[in-house]
Amino acid sequence: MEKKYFVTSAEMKKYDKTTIEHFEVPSLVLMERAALETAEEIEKRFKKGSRVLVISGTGNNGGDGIAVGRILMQRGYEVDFVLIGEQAKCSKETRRQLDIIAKYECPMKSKIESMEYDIIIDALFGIGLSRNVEGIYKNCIETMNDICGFIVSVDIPSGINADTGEVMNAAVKADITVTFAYEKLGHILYPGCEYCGEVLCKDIGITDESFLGEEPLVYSYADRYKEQAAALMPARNRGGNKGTFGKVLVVAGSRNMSGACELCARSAYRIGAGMVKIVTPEENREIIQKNLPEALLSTYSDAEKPEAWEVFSQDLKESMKWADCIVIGPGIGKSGTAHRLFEYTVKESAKDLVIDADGLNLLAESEELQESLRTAALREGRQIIITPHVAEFARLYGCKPEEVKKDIISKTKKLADRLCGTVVCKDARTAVAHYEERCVYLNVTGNDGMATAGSGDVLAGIIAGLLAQGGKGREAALTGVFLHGRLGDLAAEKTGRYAVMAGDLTEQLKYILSDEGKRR
Ligand SMILES: NC(=O)C1=CN([C@@H]2O[C@H](COP(=O)(O)OP(=O)(O)OC[C@H]3O[C@@H](n4cnc5c(N)ncnc54)[C@H](O)[C@@H]3O)[C@@H](O)[C@H]2O)[C@@H](O)CC1
Ligand SMILES: [K+]
Repeated sequence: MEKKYFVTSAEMKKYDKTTIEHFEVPSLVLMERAALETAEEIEKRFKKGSRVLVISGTGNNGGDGIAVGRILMQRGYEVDFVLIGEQAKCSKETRRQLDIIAKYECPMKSKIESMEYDIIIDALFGIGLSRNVEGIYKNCIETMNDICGFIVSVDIPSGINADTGEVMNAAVKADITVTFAYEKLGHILYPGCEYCGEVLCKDIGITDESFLGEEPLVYSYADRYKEQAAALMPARNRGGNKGTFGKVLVVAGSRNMSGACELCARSAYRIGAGMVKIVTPEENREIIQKNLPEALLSTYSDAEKPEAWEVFSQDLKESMKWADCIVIGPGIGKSGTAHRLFEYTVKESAKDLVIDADGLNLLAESEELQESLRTAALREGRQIIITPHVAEFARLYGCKPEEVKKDIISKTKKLADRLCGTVVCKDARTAVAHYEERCVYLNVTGNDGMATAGSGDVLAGIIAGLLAQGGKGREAALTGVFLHGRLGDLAAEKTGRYAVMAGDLTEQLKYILSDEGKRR
């Protein structure tokens, strides 16, 4: 599967440096290429004679901007240059750009004098932004947003944190962003991605060779796989039977709460699992049999009473033996019975386990069960996949939800390492980390229509269905997350984002895989 990288500002600086120092490509050559690419995007959209305002800061982003303005001026555009900050503080490259435009007798102004431009080139801050934007810089950003011209941000909209996508007190709202070599995390994470407009990533001669063997931390799948969801699926054996396509045990639901187990089980079936058995309270039997007659059922009642638990736990043990993998948590609640079920599933089985929803809250409360999972993963190779949303993640990690959002990549990786499993941290951009892999996957499919009850139950079912078909924990999680987002996108294309409901995601599974996976 082809990877697409999203880099941090430190990584990008390292690749710049390697290209300049190790491969000896002069810094000004990179800057000129960046400027040419940007100027050409403007030429595609605006004719000669258009009025251009270049707003530069003192760092190299400003140097890029000045070079863009100079190229456009040489090609017949009317260009005004403004430098925000002291000339004396300019970087070496930016000073060179100032010297060059001085030779062309282009005046450099220190403030914006007109509010009428066709194009504004935002080159105030790039990936070097290191603190909140205040004073003249904040005013400048607000003025750029007020001028009713087409805003082209160079590298990243000024004011967006390139690592986290945060708005650092104020940020430019661009129409397009022309970035270089690799997209930055700030282009992808929210809210940064909403400030970029269309992101155009250009080759300026900084390539994968600049990694010198150590690839970037964060990756996704390349866009061209968007329409090829089936390529991600486990091979399907034409001579197979329901046994060979895997058995999923869904331990879910609580009294009169059958929806979660139904969504989860149906999704496991629709992704291709051969058999799905639901373990749920007796009260849910009738409705599940009516809505999902394909599911096998094992029900319990009065499980809080020792005798009833004794009988039922034997049954559960048999079901766990039968299954290839188990998913526990959707709609299970936090009752005494839920505790017991969870503990039993963790301790009495070595089958691969997907933990979701209340299962995660139960896990967060027990250091002992976390230790059991770690031991099972390390000693018996048990694959553990947990699928927390940000609030559940924060509970497990021991921090505030805002802290997770600010640092989703490294926190997801740290939790995966701590639990010796695969962690899927669900947010507008879901991150997936595995304890044995250095790199973290960041998902870009999906939309806000999926922020609806039951959507997580569908994901848990899909991942379990993939595991049951022989997927490894990490691949099952990545594939599940990618497909789940695609299902949301397909559902939203049909109904609009407002109307999407969890059941629509499962429904789309009928179509997304219709072009058949690989054959075994
Ligand atoms: N080799 C090169 O010359 C290349 C340069 N590139 C450009 O260089 C940029 C990075 O350049 P720099 O590292 O110089 O960084 P920037 O140009 O992004 O800005 C850094 C400057 O802004 C100051 N600063 C940071 N936050 C501030 C704040 N909140 N308020 C006021 N001042 C603040 C810093 O002290 C520093 O002087 C990239 O974004 C890209 O546009 C790329 O074109 C690639 C090649
Ligand atoms: K910028």
